[in-house]
Amino acid sequence: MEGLARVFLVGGNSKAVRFDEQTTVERVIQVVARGIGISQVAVAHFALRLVTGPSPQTAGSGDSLWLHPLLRIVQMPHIYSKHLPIGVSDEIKMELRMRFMPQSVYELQVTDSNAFIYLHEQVVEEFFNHVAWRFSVDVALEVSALKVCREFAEHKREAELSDVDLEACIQTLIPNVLHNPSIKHSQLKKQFAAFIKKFSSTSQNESIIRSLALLLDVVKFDIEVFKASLGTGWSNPVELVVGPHTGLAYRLNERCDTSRLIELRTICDISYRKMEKSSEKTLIQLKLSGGAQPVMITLSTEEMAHSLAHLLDGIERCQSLVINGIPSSLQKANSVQVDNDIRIRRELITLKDLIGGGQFGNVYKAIYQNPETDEKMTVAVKVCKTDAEPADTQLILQESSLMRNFRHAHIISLIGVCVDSPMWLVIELAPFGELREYLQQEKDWLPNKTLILFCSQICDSLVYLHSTRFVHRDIAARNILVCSPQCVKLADFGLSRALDYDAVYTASRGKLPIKWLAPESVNYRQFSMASDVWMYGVCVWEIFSLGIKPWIGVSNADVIMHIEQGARLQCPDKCPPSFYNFLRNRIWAIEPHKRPTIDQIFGIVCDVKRQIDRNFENDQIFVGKCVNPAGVIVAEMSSLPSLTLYRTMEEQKRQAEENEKWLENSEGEEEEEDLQSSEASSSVEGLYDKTKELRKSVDGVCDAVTRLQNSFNNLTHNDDFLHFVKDVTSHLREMLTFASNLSPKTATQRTEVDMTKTLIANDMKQMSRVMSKLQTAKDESFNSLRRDVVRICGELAVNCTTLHLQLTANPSLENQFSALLTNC
Ligand SMILES: Nc1ncnc2c1ncn2[C@@H]1O[C@H](COP(=O)(O)OP(=O)(O)OP(=O)(O)O)[C@@H](O)[C@H]1O
Repeated sequence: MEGLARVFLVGGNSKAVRFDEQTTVERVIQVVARGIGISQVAVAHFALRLVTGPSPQTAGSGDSLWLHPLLRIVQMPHIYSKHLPIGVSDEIKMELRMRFMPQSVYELQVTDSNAFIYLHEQVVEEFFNHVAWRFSVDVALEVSALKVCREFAEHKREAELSDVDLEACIQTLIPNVLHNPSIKHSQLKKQFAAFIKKFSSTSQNESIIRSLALLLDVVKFDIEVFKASLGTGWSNPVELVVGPHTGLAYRLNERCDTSRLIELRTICDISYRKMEKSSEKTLIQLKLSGGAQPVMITLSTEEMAHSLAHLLDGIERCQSLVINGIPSSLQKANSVQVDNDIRIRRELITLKDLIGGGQFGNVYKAIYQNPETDEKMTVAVKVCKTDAEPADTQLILQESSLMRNFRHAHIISLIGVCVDSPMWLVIELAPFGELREYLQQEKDWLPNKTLILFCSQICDSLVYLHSTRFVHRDIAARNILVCSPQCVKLADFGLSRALDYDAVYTASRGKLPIKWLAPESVNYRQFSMASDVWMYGVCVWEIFSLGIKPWIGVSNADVIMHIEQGARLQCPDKCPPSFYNFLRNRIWAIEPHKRPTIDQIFGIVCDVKRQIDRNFENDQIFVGKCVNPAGVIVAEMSSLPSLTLYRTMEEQKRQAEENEKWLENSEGEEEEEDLQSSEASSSVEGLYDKTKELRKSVDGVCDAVTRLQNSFNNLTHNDDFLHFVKDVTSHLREMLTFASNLSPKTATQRTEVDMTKTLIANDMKQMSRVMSKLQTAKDESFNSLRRDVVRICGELAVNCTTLHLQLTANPSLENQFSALLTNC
């Protein structure tokens, strides 16, 4: 049997796809997505949903009928008969949507611009169809203006942008705004015109990024929310929140904080079944790796359960695509989707000498003959091992697609890729090899002028990288290559990630170069531009130490302890003392937000370089103040003062020992750890007392919050209000001390505990911000700020209760949730 399926794209266009008995949903997605220029790797983010009416609709996730990738199209009329109008089997209608969101939209922009643009159009469409009129008029106007300017630039119309009929634009894009009686029409038009003027020369990419950033806040397109109940039955109703960053999380309602339930990568099986014949309620069971108890969730309908399972499975598959390897379809086809402009024919390359071997294969010197100019050039070729794991192939591919986008005098450039197995990465040759070896070999003659030149070149490359929102995550002399005695270049992008400016990337697995890492990267596996800055400092230290490795003779386990106690690498003999002090006091500041930005550092390094070039003696060299305004790097999550509250010396030691283990263990190891550790064998009574103390202190926080909530109204005298708030914070302080006495038993628990601690730290930070605003608040904002304080205290109580559950005994998950919910 053959038939025709119609797939609607964002923007209303559609594609017809012929199907036979065997055609699956997955196949249709592939055909349509590839047809609109989406690469095979990005296809994994897409899904199809059934159109149940005469025209495509963009309903909320709960109501959508998402189609299982292995479902055959011919089965659909039968399975979905009750949703489809009669006679619809002649032509099945579906919509192609990006459902499984990427970790970072900026990374998507770099790796697949078509998929990135598709996502943007989808989000904008959703916004205009369903959300725009409910939200701030400013956002609606700004997004509309960006859209108008983009379309205007795209079509290169003859007319002037100023001639655009503003009224008509507003009518078409946000008609509901016009019916809002509280908004003055003339004011609206004026504001819209101002936005049009502002964005008239904004580039397409910038415009898309700006509009996505605005919409992320409003549409929250990176998460989906499901009404559900934890456990079997409907006794613990919550909102489940699912997304690539949140994992599977829950909250009591939209105003409450979200707590992570599980990380998606720990799910090894998803199944669901209707609970009773007479009811629509459906129970979903998630089996977890490491023998952890399965998680049970009840949903109100089978479709909802299917939708949740589809989402969890899809996001997990996308993430394992990056972490674990390429999908099976890709493994079979021995050519990987790579843009044609970087493909190189293998016969144009002649391999010569072996330069060295890396994790993924050998690197050779080679000759590449440019087919257009016939010119021959010496290059380096990274040959991917033939028996390489798909994960390795994927990492190399990832590295190549990142390198392709970087064009900088001090970043090794990618020339091309031979994609058939074994994959070859053709890169610019650095004839003098790795910087660390070079420094060691040439140490007898290398002057300070050259050392500071290298420091400035690396800094320059990082300024560029950070300006494109990338963090390198592995800055070290071993990853810098020497192209000439006067030129070094940054290489090895295997660990790089695209980040939003303020974002912190949390690495989930893999070996880490502990001695180069910032404390937050070691302790919490957080990477940001600020952690790159710390690593740059270590790399500068390596340069002035002429290739000596940092912390030689100190175990990985002790390094972090020394750093947290205030120790730092010693001043190398060749380093100007003032410059070393800058490293020590600023670049190696424990708190990420206190470190200077890479641009600020660049200013300082250039200044020091000028002085060295003018033959100033080391002790005459002066390091000025950072000139740029501080901080694009605000690593909110790693506000260490509050986090260090939890980290007693013993715990630091334990953590450090585990860091040692990370380095020794291979990737992808199972999370479950030996419960027979020294901690587990500590006195049961002692543990019981600690648990009791914690329980009491959490109750103390909850009671204090209840007193605050009960006593508060707009007329509460401020002295009374402050008294109740102080009561909450002092109980909180006590609770934190008790919490630091207890350590999680398994890696999974530790992740959850860390998350909750971070949430508490954030709550505390928010609270102190609001309290300080309150001191100078005027009448109108005074009570709204006080209400914010009460709200934050409520969230703190929920998070403290969660922390208590995570840190104490390990009853079944269900009991934990019911206890949690009763407590709240
Ligand atoms: N473009 C290049 N020019 C000259 N030598 C290079 C070049 N790229 C890599 N090398 C050298 O080849 C060797 C292997 O490099 P490769 O990048 O594969 O591995 P690595 O840096 O040791 O570690 P990893 O496998 O983790 O990336 C290293 O000695 C490196 O210095």
